[in-house]
Amino acid sequence: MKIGVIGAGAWGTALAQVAAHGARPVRIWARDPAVAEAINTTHANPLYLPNIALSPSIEAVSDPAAMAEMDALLVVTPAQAVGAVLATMPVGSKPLVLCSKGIEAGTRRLVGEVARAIHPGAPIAVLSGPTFAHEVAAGLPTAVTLACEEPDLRKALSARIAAPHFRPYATDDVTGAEIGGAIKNVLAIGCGVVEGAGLGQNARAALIARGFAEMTRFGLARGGRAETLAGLSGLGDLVLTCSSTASRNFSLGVGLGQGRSAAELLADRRTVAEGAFTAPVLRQAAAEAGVDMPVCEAVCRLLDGAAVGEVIGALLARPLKAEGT
Ligand SMILES: NC(=O)c1ccc[n+]([C@@H]2O[C@H](COP(=O)([O-])OP(=O)(O)OC[C@H]3O[C@@H](n4cnc5c(N)ncnc54)[C@H](O)[C@@H]3O)[C@@H](O)[C@H]2O)c1
Ligand SMILES: O=P(O)(O)OC[C@H](O)CO
Repeated sequence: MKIGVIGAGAWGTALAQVAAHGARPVRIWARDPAVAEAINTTHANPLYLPNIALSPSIEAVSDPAAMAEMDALLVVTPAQAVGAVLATMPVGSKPLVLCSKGIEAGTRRLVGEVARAIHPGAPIAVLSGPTFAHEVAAGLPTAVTLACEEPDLRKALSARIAAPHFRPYATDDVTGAEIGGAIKNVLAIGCGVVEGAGLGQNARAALIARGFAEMTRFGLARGGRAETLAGLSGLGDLVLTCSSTASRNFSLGVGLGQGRSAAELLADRRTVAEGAFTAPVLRQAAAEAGVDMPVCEAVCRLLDGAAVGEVIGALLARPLKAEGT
């Protein structure tokens, strides 16, 4: 199976490195020709994945037509760009493995739903889990969820993507796998705020647990399964992203907690902090589904510029309730 990777940011490049394990050929599409040039000539992507020597069997291109020869495509652009990028790609009936984490603004569609609408003939899979790109690219042990409804394709993709340090766990719950990855980014911003404002470790653990309850409520309402939400793509990724300044979402939250504005913090970045885009869409989607998500709502308010003390105070002052609700 010839693997193509769409998107040459940190995660696309790390996944290309995994797929190139054993010197297998992999083709990666970069929007920026300079990134493609760097990968081909220096076997490195200094802009998005510095200090990692890439396999020479990774070939970079910047013409979408060059992806036509691939057997399966990993989609790894920022979530808000998936629709526009996929519309330019020669997909046909090639499987699309969605690796981006988010919900599309305006339509409130998960990335898999965006892909299905543009390429209805392409089977869909989702790869998601606790995966800092620089660790995966450095060959550190990592496990992910690989979701696909078609058993034969699920098996084939798992076998092709697995490597000695990279272990996929299979499921047919595509929706559940997508929702965990999208929502954990919003919750990670909240945990970063707790860190930045010096609110303590107890508060961070409480936010992870109550945030997981929100993720589960929303995931079940959208048709995901509880076991998936409690797995690598849900709870696993939530714990990782809510615990480390290596997370772009967590570090955005740290800045907010220190009193800086979202606009100022986002203007400083080349790389994507998906939670900032997902939060307002999630707020709308939760209202539409009738799901109560007070922690995610608090993150929206903080991104909109509300004061940390006021937002945390309001969260704590809500009427007392039973834990399972
Ligand atoms: N970095 C990680 O550790 C990691 C791990 C798992 C999943 N993800 C997810 O993968 C996706 C990509 O993240 P990343 O870390 O590779 O991002 P990144 O910020 O490192 O790189 C983004 C890439 O997308 C390109 N890009 C930006 N805007 C674009 C547009 N409008 N159209 C086309 N291309 C565009 C950039 O040129 C760049 O190549 C995100 O949804 C992220 O949540 C990231
Ligand atoms: O740096 P972040 O916050 O985008 O997180 C990266 C990955 O999604 C972690 O699994």
